[in-house]
Amino acid sequence: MATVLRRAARLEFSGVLSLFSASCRHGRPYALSHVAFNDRHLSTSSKVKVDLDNSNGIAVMKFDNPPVNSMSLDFLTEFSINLEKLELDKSCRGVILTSAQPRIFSAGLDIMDMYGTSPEHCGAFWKAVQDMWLKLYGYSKITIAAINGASPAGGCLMALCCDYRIMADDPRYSIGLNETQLGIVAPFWFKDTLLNTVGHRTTELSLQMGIMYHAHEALKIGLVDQLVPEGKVLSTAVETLGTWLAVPGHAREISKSMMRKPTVDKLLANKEADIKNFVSFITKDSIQKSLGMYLAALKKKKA
Ligand SMILES: CCC/C=C/C(=O)SCCNC(=O)CCNC(=O)[C@H](O)C(C)(C)COP(=O)([O-])OP(=O)([O-])OC[C@H]1O[C@@H](n2cnc3c(N)ncnc32)[C@H](O)[C@@H]1OP(=O)([O-])[O-]
Repeated sequence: MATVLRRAARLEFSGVLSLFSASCRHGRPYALSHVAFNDRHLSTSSKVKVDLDNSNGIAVMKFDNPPVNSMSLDFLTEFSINLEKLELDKSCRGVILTSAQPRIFSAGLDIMDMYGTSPEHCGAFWKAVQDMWLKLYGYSKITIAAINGASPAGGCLMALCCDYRIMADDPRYSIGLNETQLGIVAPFWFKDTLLNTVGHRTTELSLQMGIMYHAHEALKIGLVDQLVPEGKVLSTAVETLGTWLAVPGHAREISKSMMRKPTVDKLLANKEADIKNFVSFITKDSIQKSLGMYLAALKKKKA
């Protein structure tokens, strides 16, 4: 028992440390927050709030990165550290992802981390995206996405990584991998995550056209599993997690791994090449121009 605990502590330390150093290397100091999960309380993390209820073992991770919960390098680093801590915490049995921001689950990857930044920064950023995906898609514990707002691109990816998706039944909210609309391409592991959820034909249409699906369409194609009124998204997620917890944990966990491991292994075997591909693609003048135009269109829409 003591050996297992020591090993867990070492793993936690090394995993967290590698994330920590990745963040610091590129000139954006990241202050590790103190997150203790002994009692029910909020973590002191700034961009991701964690609340673990020890009475039922359910942790709620709320994205809190205004204005749109974009996934910056700092956000991704903080998210992965917290997720890893919860995985090592025996009192945590399942995790719900949701947003603390009104109307937005997450606007996806932070475009500012990919626009006008150095190749080194793009590489560190992409590694953080990979690490988030590897941790979340391969997570041993139960994960539920409580999608309480818009969820484009990386936001959709995060939701897709969860075991179950509950979305607010609101025509204002949409979800999808819209990368082509920005002139960029979702990498093979984004594609695989969608493919494993909605099948080949829908993925083909979805990726080529960069379709954002309204909540009802998302339910119809199986991109989300359930729609509920916005006020009930979180409570339904807690209830649903309770049902999942009734299944013998080891059997569920092995079944999940059996379904997902080949997809995870594919990225693990190609991590470095995938970073190189991303950096050479995203730093191309033509791609930078597309991103610039997309950002300008976002601003124009606002004006
Ligand atoms: C190969 C790579 C794979 C890529 C994967 C991705 O995830 S790519 C990502 C694909 N993601 C998308 O295509 C989503 C694009 N975003 C949207 O569609 C909308 O912002 C919204 C529906 C999320 C919220 O609508 P709303 O009317 O509530 O809000 P608003 O529109 O007024 O924005 C407020 C401020 O936030 C800014 N900002 C927004 N998103 C991002 C971002 N991702 N990043 C950085 N900044 C972003 C926006 O410019 C504005 O800044 P300003 O002018 O204040 O300096």
